[in-house]
Amino acid sequence: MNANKNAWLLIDAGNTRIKWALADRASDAWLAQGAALHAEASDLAVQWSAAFAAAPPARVLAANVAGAAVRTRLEQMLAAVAPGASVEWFASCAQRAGLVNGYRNPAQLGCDRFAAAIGARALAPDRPIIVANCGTATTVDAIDASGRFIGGMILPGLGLMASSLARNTAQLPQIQPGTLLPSPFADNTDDAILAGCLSAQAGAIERASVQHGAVECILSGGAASYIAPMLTLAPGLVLRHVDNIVMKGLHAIVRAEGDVC
Ligand SMILES: Nc1ncnc2c1ncn2[C@@H]1O[C@H](COP(=O)(O)OP(=O)(O)O)[C@@H](O)[C@H]1O
Ligand SMILES: CC(C)(COP(=O)(O)O)[C@@H](O)C(=O)NCCC(=O)O
Ligand SMILES: [K+]
Repeated sequence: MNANKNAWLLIDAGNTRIKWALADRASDAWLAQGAALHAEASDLAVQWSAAFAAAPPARVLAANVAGAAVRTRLEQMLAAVAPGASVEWFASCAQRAGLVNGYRNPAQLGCDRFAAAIGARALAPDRPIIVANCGTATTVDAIDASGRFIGGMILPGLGLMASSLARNTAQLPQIQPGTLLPSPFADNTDDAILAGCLSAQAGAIERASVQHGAVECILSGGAASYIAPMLTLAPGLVLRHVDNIVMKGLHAIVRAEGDVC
């Protein structure tokens, strides 16, 4: 079967889930998308077989922060469902798609953070931005109006923060995030843990936004919907909840650079 030269498979392999989107080079739209937990990664082959029924993508752009074994697994699955596709493993570098990487060692920056920053700048050009990606870890990164990734912070993500209490104490339970916002001064253990972890996440994002003088705060990641209602942002600061900011960044690269592979 001939490959579709305009279709790109974008992959964001984080430490909890592997997300993917089939993107058209010429438009913002995604033709298909999906996700799988690492333990269920074989689901991806099924999802991709369905998505590539008409034609497999000719190219793949993948951001992986989940390690070498995950990369090998994905390479094997891709060889089966998109044989011959050229695959680029996205890596942080000094400058890409108009974004300057201010990390002391640019390659040390998680490639998902660099991609997310590129995606954030594409959504809010020429503005000071905070991009908070709330996944396994929560990363809170600052981009200035000139397009420079200044730096950021890494903290345990919401789930990890809560489970570290359950793992390392005798009396605290494993909680599940609920849809009801707890009172900041909770009257029971589960809500007290949730209130503490949510406040820590929201506090880091609020503090970073003020310190950076951001006018846009972009919130993304699997835990973003729990954290968004907790945020109290300074007047004039616009909050945007954007799904899949990492893949939006990969798509921006494809659209800006064309045949990057
Ligand atoms: N159905 C779900 N499965 C797993 N994690 C979920 C789910 N819904 C929300 N989450 C939260 O989202 C986080 C994973 O988000 P994600 O952005 O995919 O992370 P990563 O990029 O690190 O893999 C989990 O740590 C958890 O807090
Ligand atoms: C900080 C991260 C663990 C976030 O990963 P995630 O929560 O998206 O799975 C990842 O971006 C990473 O491994 N970074 C390398 C170190 C750094 O960015 O400085
Ligand atoms: K993250």
